[in-house]
Amino acid sequence: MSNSVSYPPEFRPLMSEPTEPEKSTEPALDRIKDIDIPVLNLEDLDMEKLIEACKDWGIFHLENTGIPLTLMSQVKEITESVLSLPFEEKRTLFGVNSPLSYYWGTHTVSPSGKAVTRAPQESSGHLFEGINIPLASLSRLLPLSCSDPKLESFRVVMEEYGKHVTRIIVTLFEAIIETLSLELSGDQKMSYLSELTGVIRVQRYPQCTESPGLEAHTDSSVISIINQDDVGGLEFMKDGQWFNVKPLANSFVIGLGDMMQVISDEEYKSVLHKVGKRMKKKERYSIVYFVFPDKDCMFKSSRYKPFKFSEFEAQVKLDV
Ligand SMILES: O=C(O)CCC(=O)C(=O)O
Ligand SMILES: [Fe+2]
Repeated sequence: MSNSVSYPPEFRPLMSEPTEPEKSTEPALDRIKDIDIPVLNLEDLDMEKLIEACKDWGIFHLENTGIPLTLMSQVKEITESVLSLPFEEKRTLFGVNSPLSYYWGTHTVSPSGKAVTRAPQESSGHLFEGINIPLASLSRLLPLSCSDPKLESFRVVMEEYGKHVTRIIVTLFEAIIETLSLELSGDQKMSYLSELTGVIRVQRYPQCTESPGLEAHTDSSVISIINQDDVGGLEFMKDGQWFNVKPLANSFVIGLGDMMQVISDEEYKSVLHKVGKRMKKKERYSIVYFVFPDKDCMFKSSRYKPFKFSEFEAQVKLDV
């Protein structure tokens, strides 16, 4: 397979050859039910619909976000091109000396932006790889990227993308806070949505005969903004059942994270989600922006003992 060299060696025996587009006899997503999740319009937010989306679903599409379509194409293009670099090159480029980190196998979703990686053989064959991009590091990439035009484009495009997603999240978060009738000071709001701790994660799931994508989890973020490609495969749990999130062009998938559950005093719950079984269709890409609070941000709620975000983060790592 031509691009197999760009994948970790452990993946290669489990990957399938590129195939013709799938015949209708083969279910693309292994009989998980499709369901229409709410679609919110950022330009004209319907507050009632937003309440329903947060309360009953924890996951929804967001459209009309004002991101230029050209930027979306650039993000897709550069992500694909960087992830398609040879495996060893990615390890070197995004190794110990880089603010970015390359991971593969099963990662546990850790808020620090550092993924905990295990080899896929030990972990029931979850096949995916990705690069963590701490938002704060984007401007520090410059020295690294000078010698590599591809990395420089990656930095520039991701920085621009980061600005847009931050803008979108601020608007959305303010609206969610309004639905909860919470009065937050400007500082408090900003410490929930810290740009210092935000992480963009670009991920690739190989084409393979049959393998789980990413195991079921909730994100420890406040909000996650997922940009999944048209291959689909994102699934979430509602009322004890798994459902597919059908890709919707030119929109994002918004997922509520654990910290939103705390901020809202469990009025809104974080959404349990995973990437389902991959069939031998095509590679899948996703780009996720995790909004995390400041490390020192205090959480007080009637249902939890007061805690600092850094304490929660440490507990997540321990549980892992
Ligand atoms: O790849 C996706 O669509 C979702 C990834 C995800 O849930 C995560 O990285 O936390
Ligand atoms: Fe997630």
